[in-house]
Amino acid sequence: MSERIFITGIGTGVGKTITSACVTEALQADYWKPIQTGLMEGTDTDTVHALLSNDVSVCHPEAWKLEAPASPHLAARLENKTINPDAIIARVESYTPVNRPLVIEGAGGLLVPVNDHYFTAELISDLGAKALIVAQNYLGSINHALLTSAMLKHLGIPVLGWVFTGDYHSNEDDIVKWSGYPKIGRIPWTEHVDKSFIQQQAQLLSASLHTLLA
Ligand SMILES: Nc1ncnc2c1ncn2[C@@H]1O[C@H](COP(=O)(O)OP(=O)(O)OP(=O)(O)O)[C@@H](O)[C@H]1O
Ligand SMILES: C[C@H](N)[C@H](N)CCCCCC(=O)O
Ligand SMILES: [Mg+2]
Repeated sequence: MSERIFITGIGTGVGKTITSACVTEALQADYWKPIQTGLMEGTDTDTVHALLSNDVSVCHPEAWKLEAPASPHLAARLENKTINPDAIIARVESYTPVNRPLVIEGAGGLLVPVNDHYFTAELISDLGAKALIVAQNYLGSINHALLTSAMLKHLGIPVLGWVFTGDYHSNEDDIVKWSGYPKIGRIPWTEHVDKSFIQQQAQLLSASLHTLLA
């Protein structure tokens, strides 16, 4: 089976979508955001699609598109709906290419609820994916990162490693040391997030991604 890479993060707004675009471009993978919450500012799928340069990657349609920029369980409740993870799991087989990876982006961080008794971490396992953790560099990121890695270990979820976002900070080295997970790379802050930036960062991440997936 082709690899499924679930892009999770130490929180929301940490750079998962930009990282998803870089990883998708680097691997000529397909991309899927099963649950999109918040539609006012566009969707992550549209963002990734606009940032890709290769003509192989397919961006698959979301299973859920919810209006409120909130946790999936709450955004669904506000529309009198309940997200059924089975409907998401049922699609993953057909969305996974035969000989290329599928990049799956989560909503927010690892313990974001999908409904009132099912969390994003469970979805990673049920989708048969390995986790790639996005950690933005900020004061406080050590705690958020190590809580995330501790929970992934506790649940026995396989982890590819860390992608850090933002300017270099020694937190990266401490997080790698204390988590035991490898650093895949770092995506620096840029004035212009455009196709050429994604292509450049994809090239920089490519070697370690291919090594870890070999
Ligand atoms: N390397 C970067 N340089 C400049 N801006 C960035 C970079 N990475 C992310 N951003 C910006 O920061 C914001 C949050 O990034 P992003 O959308 O990737 O977060 P996210 O973790 O995917 O959030 P969500 O949980 O909503 O999916 C976006 O406006 C994005 O354009
Ligand atoms: C709306 C936002 N951009 C994300 N799509 C969803 C973030 C959910 C965070 C839930 C939480 O951890 O409190
Ligand atoms: Mg995103």
